[in-house]
Amino acid sequence: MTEPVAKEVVRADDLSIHYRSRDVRSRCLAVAGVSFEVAPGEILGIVGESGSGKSTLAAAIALQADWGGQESGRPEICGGSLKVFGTELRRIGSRRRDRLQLSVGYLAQDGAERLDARLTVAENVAEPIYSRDRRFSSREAGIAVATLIDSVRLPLGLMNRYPFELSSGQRQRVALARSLILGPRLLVADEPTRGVDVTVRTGVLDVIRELQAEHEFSAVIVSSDLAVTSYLAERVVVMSRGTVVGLGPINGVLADPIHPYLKALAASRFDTVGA
Ligand SMILES: Nc1ncnc2c1ncn2[C@@H]1O[C@H](COP(=O)(O)OP(=O)(O)OP(=O)(O)O)[C@@H](O)[C@H]1O
Repeated sequence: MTEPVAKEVVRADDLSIHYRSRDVRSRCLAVAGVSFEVAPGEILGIVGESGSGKSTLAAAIALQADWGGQESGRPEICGGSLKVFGTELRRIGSRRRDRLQLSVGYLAQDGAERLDARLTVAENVAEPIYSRDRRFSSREAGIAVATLIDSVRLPLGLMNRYPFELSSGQRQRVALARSLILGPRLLVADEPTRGVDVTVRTGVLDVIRELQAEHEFSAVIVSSDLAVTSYLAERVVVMSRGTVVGLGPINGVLADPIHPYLKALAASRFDTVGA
């Protein structure tokens, strides 16, 4: 089946997401009726206080919702619509999701910790290639991995090391390289500077900015730190308690804040990355 052609890379309309639980009463509505879109080539920031639903939204955009059977603790789209490259993700079938997954890179909040401790850096980065095609040429995979390792400004000498031998900032960049190895058309990065030392935080963001400019992918960057999102994105979605309380260019959103969280953000906006 051919995928629909969409003007927007991501389109959420009155989207609600809850976490599955056998007990219907304890289902938690994490995202409640949000609407926004991401244009081709755009970097959109999602900013909000802790527990406001950012990671849930990011996971849903990165195709992590609506699968895994009736397993508890998984996000599920329970209202409205979420489309990625024109494909509706609500109740998406596994085949379509697998196909779409090839176009969407996901750097999870705990991406650095999710690296497989038994695999080398190079094997971790190459793993998405081999889980798609076990017989993929090892030479071509090696070139692709080395190119990305270099792009995320890691020395090639680290390729044969294991994750535990790296600093947290280096591990985060390995996780970033892994999320980009299939050449996604959309990158979803949840707290890309999490665990990264203040002195190299800007470096990690510069890497994302440069790779995005080079490959022209769209991106959704999630952070509780406005300095991080505004470093990369021109437009932001501001979330509070599962809802959108601000949407648009950062200056406009913070120009005349009424919502208490927007007021707090406006007061903190001149903080620099990692300060
Ligand atoms: N696996 C889960 N099962 C049930 N509820 C969850 C689960 N994960 C998150 N939640 C709840 O969903 C809501 C949104 O959480 P989410 O992690 O999306 O927020 P966040 O804005 O990313 O927070 P943080 O910045 O602290 O990561 C919270 O109320 C949280 O308790």
